[in-house]
Amino acid sequence: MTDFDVFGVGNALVDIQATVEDAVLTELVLDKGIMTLVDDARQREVLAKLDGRPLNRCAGGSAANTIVAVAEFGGKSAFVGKIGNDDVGKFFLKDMQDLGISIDVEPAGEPTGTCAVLITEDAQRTMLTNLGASVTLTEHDIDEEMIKRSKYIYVEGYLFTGENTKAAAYRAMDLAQKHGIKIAFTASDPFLINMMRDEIWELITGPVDLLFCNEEEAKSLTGESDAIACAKMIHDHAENVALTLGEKGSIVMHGGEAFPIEGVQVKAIDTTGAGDMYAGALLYGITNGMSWRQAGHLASEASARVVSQLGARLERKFTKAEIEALSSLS
Ligand SMILES: Nc1ncnc2c1ncn2[C@@H]1O[C@H](COP(=O)(O)OP(=O)(O)O)[C@@H](O)[C@H]1O
Ligand SMILES: O=C(O)C[C@@H](O)[C@H](O)C(=O)COP(=O)(O)O
Repeated sequence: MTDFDVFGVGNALVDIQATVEDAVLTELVLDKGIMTLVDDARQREVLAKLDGRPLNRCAGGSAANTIVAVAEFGGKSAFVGKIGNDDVGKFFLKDMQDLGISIDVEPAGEPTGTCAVLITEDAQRTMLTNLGASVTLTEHDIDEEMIKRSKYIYVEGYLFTGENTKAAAYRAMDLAQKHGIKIAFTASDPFLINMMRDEIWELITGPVDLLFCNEEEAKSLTGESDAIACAKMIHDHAENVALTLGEKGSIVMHGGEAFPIEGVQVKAIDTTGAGDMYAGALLYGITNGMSWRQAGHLASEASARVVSQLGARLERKFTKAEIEALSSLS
């Protein structure tokens, strides 16, 4: 018997969102569409430039978004990540606890990490993350019992940007392997592939059972230019692959088969959290009796819905009837 469908390990962050023109990114010399790590001073400088614009605060963090998605579909999930002993941390914690997510963290002395998310008219999100307290996550925070009680663990690649957090990620994977628990891993961002291509390949050929990556990450990983070729090459080494292709949809690879999943047409407002939502819905599906193809369709519907609104967390949740309809697709 397991208690959790998915146990997530990641950076605990709160997003501060603003809508900006392209000129603001140019003026601030920001790389569009990716996540850049910044210190407190740089994040403050960027936020100061947004003076007068409405800023929206919402709980974020990549793996945390995924774990929230699992819970919102009705799955059972748990999370570990470090917050600070402040209002921002309490806000993050409450958001998860209200959804019944098991989270038991000792707050750190540092302020809770924040991510400034600048959304442009083309629905792209440019993220500046100040990791704050989340860097204090260590291998000692990983609870073996929680992992033992899960069907899957989900580890975000962003953890590999720090020594402590990377050790926590490895500890979680080691424990999952020890207890025969499946391991899902997200490549997180193209910059990580450039930073640690060989290490990611070691994970894919080693402990990882399910890899999530987007098109740019897959191309960078494999050196292939065609998405299907990328997916096949990764699947030669990983049991399962979910390769997302933005508005074009995704490819799910399982058991030697490729399941192309169509994208759902929506008016894109903000792509923040699209990949996170996709992963949450797919993980919910496969841990709750859906086939890989059905879970892929649920993931496509869910991520399109999150793209059609502001923020990484769904404003309009999926009803039981909607989930059942997608579960019965053949
Ligand atoms: N413009 C869009 N319209 C509809 N669905 C989208 C759109 N952008 C992304 N999605 C959905 O979100 C998933 C993840 O998006 P993608 O951009 O590939 O990942 P990431 O956000 O990790 O870069 C896609 O596979 C797709 O299902
Ligand atoms: O983890 C981060 O640095 C940013 C998160 O706070 C943000 O909510 C996020 O992960 C967005 O996800 P994505 O757009 O699916 O990459």
